Amino acid sequence: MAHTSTARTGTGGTLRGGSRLRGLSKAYGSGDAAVTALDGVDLDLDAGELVVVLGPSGSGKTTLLNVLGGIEPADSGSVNVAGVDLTGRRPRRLAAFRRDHIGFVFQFFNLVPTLTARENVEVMVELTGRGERGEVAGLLESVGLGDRLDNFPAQLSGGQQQRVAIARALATDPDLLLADEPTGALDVATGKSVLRLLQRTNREGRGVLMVTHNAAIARIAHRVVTMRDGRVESVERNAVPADVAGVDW
Ligand SMILES: Nc1ncnc2c1ncn2[C@@H]1O[C@H](COP(=O)(O)OP(=O)(O)OP(=O)(O)O)[C@@H](O)[C@H]1O
Repeated sequence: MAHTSTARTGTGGTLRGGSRLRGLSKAYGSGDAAVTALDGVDLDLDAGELVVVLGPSGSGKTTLLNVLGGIEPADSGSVNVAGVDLTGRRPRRLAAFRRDHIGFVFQFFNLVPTLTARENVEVMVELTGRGERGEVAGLLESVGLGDRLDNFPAQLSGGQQQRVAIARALATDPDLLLADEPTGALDVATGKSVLRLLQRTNREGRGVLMVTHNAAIARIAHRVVTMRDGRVESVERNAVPADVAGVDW
């Protein structure tokens, strides 16, 4: 199901990534050892929306992101992401969904240390069959790394590594970019350069959902979701999402 947006402005392309979660629950372990990670989550993401998810440690933020991204299935509830019904999908079919619709950015970049910046992005194109090898250099240029194509991750700063990771996530042209603490390992200035890239990709029409502990970042979101004990505690809308330049922490 595609969801249209009523609130996005200034976008440069088709609005993408609209999603709907209903009654989502998930526990890890079983019996006495069971831990409830999600407990009846209802959430809509508008197409083209930038959503920030806040909440204390253990409140279910990463689990929510993992279910949205098809990394793991929910135990119950319905999951429709970027127009695809994932309800009840088995892991192999979740993999196909991830490949076709989702980009991931993680706190610690998760680059392959033995591959150069260019190769880290190319490998995604090769593994997924999406995107074009010939466009990889241009993509790295667009994140400010045109002169670092042949550097290995260890030869790059944290911010540069995260920009490689963003280029890698965008190489498959995902509908929805899911970012788990993307600035968590970076200093403020570097973190802001990463946020600028995420805001830019959102302004191109792509859905972006970012999990963070940093409440200051919430100002750039269209909507801010706060989780507690596996539930959505509140959803607030920013009337005018801030430009990254105006955010500090
Ligand atoms: N693979 C797992 N096995 C067992 N329990 C898990 C697993 N992953 C998460 N949990 C538990 O599920 C609950 C929610 O975890 P989750 O990682 O989603 O929270 P979070 O809000 O992202 O936390 P943090 O901010 O610390 O990253 C926690 O109680 C956590 O311990």
